[in-house]
Amino acid sequence: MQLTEAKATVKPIDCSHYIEGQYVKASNENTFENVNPATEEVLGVVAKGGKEDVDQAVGVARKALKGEWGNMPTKQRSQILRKIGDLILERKSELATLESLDTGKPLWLANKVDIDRAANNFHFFADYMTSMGTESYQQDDVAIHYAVRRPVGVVGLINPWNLPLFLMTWKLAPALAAGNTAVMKPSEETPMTATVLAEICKEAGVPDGVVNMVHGFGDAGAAISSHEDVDAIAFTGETVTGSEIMKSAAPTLKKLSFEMGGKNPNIIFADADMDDVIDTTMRSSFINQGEVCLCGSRIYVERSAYDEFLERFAAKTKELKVGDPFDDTTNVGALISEEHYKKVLGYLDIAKEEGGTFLTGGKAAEGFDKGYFVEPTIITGLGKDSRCVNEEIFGPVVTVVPFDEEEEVLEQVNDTHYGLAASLWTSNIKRATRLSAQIETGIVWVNTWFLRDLRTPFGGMKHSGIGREGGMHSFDFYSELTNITVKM
Ligand SMILES: NC(=O)C1=CN([C@@H]2O[C@H](COP(=O)(O)OP(=O)(O)OC[C@H]3O[C@@H](n4cnc5c(N)ncnc54)[C@H](O)[C@@H]3O)[C@@H](O)[C@H]2O)C=CC1
Ligand SMILES: O=C(O)/C=C/C=C(\O)C(=O)O
Repeated sequence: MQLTEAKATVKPIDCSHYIEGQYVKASNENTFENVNPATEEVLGVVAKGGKEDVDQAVGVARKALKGEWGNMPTKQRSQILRKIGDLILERKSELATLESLDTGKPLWLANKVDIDRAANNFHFFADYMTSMGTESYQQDDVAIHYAVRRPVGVVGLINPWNLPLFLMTWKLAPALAAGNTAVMKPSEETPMTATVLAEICKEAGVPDGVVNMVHGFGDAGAAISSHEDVDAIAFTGETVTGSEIMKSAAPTLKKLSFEMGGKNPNIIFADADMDDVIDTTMRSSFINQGEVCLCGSRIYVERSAYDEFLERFAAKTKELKVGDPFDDTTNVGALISEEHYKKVLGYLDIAKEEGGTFLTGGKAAEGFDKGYFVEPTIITGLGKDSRCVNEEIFGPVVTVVPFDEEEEVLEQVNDTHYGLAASLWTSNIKRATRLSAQIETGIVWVNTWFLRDLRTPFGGMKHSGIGREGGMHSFDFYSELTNITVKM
C-alpha cells in the first residue's frame, strides 16, 4: 500500500479500556483527547482510567489465572502467541498508520521497525517457550534437585510513548509465554495500537480476562503499581517515574523490571571505518526523532578524526528532511507532544547559555504552522559539566566532544548516573574488548548500534534500569522457580 493510500484508508480510533474480553468505558465515563503531534488535530477520545477501573481489571486478571489459561498446555499457548504475531503482520498497514498518527514518527519507520518487531516479539517467545529448560542437579546418591517454573501471577505492564506497540509486545509476549495474566497501561500519549492489540489477542484465542488494559495517566499506572493483587511490574519510561513506581510497589513487595532513561555515549576512535561510523551515527542520533532510549546522544571522537567526523556528520545531517510523517521521504517526524517539544527546545536554549555552538539545527523546524517539529541538532563546544551533555533530552539533539586518551574518554563516558547502552568504534580488537568491559552500561555495541538478538540480556545499570529483558531473562522475570529436592 502506498503511504498516501494508507493515510486515506486507515482512520484513527477512540480507545476504550479492555477488561474481560470487552472494550469498556471508564467507570466514571471520563475521557481525554488524543492529539496527533504532527498536526495538533484531535484523533479521538480515550477512556481515562482510575483506581476503580484498575481494581476491575486486576480482579478479572486474577480470576483468569485459575481458569483455562492456567491449565493450558504449553504447545497450545505457544500456538496462540504465534497467531498473535501473524495477526499483527496481517494488520501491519493499519497498525503502522495508527502508530505514526499517535507518535508523529515516519510511517515508513513504523512499518519497517515497530510493527515487524512487535510481531517478531510474539513469534520469538512462541518458539522460545517450547524449548525452555530449568536447572537440575544430582547430589551424588543423596538427592536430585530440579526446578520448575510457574507464572508470577498478575503482571502490570506500564509503557511509554516512543515505541508503543513494540515495547508493549516486548513485555506482553514473554508474560503470556510464562503463563501470566496481564493488565497493560499504554502511555496516555499513544493509546491506539495497544487498543488494537487487545482485539488481536482475543482473535488469536487468548481467553477473556487474560489480557486487560486500562488507559490513562500516571495515576492509573500508580493504581496498578500499588495494587495488592498485582505480583510484578514491568516498566519502561523515565527514571523518575521508575523511582515513583518502586515506592508505590514497596508495601506489597512486587517483582520489578525497569528499563529507563539513558544518556548513551558513542565513542569513536580514529582507526574506525569512518563511512560506517557516519552512517550509523546518523541513525543512532536521529532515528525516531532521537526518541529511543538507546539513541547515542553524547558523541566522543578521537581528536585526530574530530574535524573529518564533524564535517561529514554535519553535511549529512543538513540533508535530513523534517516533516510530514506520511511522506516516505521524511527522515525526522514530529516530537510526541507540545510538552516534550518545549522541553527539547528548552535544552537548546540551555546549550546557547552554556556557550555551545550549533553545527546544525538549534531551533524549531521552519515551515510548520502546526505540529512539534525540531531541526536535527549537533552541538559542539560544551564542557563535561554541561546539562546538555549530562541530561536526557530525548530528541534529535546530540553533543560532540573531542578526546585524546582512552582513559580520559572512559572517565567521561562513565561519569553519569545513566548506564543503558554504548556504541564503541575502533578497528583495534584489543582496545574494543578492553574498553567494553569497563564501560558502565548494560549494552555495549562494538562497531554497530541497535543490533538486536532477542535472546541476549537487554537493559541498563545504574539509573537506567533494574533487571534484564530478553530470552531467559524475560522468563526469569515473568516466572517463579520452585526447587524440588527428591531424596534418594
Ligand atoms: N525508555 C526510555 O528511556 C524513555 C524515556 N522517556 C523519557 O521520559 C520523559 C517522559 O516521558 P513519558 O512517557 O511521559 O514517561 P513516563 O515515565 O512519565 O511515563 C511512562 C509510563 O508510566 C506511566 N506513569 C507515569 N507516572 C506514573 C506513576 N507515578 N506510577 C505508575 N505509572 C506512571 C505513564 O502514564 C506512562 O504510561 C521523556 O521526555 C523522556 O525523557 C520517555 C520514553 C521512554
Ligand atoms: O528492545 C529494544 O530493542 C529496544 C528498546 C527500546 C526502548 O526500551 C526505548 O526506547 O524505550
